[in-house]
Amino acid sequence: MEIAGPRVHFLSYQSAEQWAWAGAVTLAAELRRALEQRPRARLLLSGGSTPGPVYQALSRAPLEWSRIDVALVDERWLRPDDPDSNSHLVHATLLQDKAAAARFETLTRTGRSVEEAVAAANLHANQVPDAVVLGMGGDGHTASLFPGMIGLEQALASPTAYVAVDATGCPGSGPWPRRISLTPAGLEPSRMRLLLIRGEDKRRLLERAMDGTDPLELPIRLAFTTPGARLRVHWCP
Ligand SMILES: O=C(O)[C@H](O)[C@@H](O)[C@H](O)[C@H](O)COP(=O)(O)O
Repeated sequence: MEIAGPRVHFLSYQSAEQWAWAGAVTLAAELRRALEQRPRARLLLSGGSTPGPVYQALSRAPLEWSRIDVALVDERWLRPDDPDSNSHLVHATLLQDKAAAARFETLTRTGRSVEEAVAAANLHANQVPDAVVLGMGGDGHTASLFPGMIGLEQALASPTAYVAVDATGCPGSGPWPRRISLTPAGLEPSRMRLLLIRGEDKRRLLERAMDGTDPLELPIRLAFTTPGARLRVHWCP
């Protein structure tokens, strides 16, 4: 099924295998296009439990990975090798096989303060992303922008690409309330946006989100209300 709207292109896949393959093919095509036009390509990735199979499939794509910079949409304030960090997920799934040659930027580094980490992320963000992969939590969060979070309004309005957030009190942040997150300002310039979701609940939640526009209520809305590329959604049961 395909639901096309001016801001969202929703593509539904029958199986998890097709969904993972389609996500990888879409990202590989975008990266290949970027490498044809520029010396380096840039890919921003989300964490969570959903995107791993897409990253695994993408790791086998025959691309000139040594010219690709891989960085994160958001990170939990953990050591980069912590098994619960998004950095760990990207290492374990994408940075294998052919993609092991990519250059990876962690958001956190041992001995670095949050302020230093955010400043470094904002410096790297001067390089425009070719593709941003987003996820959506069951509470409607995306990146590390959680509904009801203190400072959400400021994060949504931030002129910088990355901010530090404290989502204490937001159940969706799990045991990791302190995080660094991409902002709408960081998403806006990306040449492509891909939202990877699975399951009926998330499909219904996205439909509800698409009925409104206020990202303070459902931050996922920033994925299609922020000016720039149209949001492409890949869904499977
Ligand atoms: O660090 C994180 O928590 C993620 O980057 C986050 O934004 C993720 O994309 C959603 O929480 C969806 O996560 P699930 O795929 O686990 O539902």
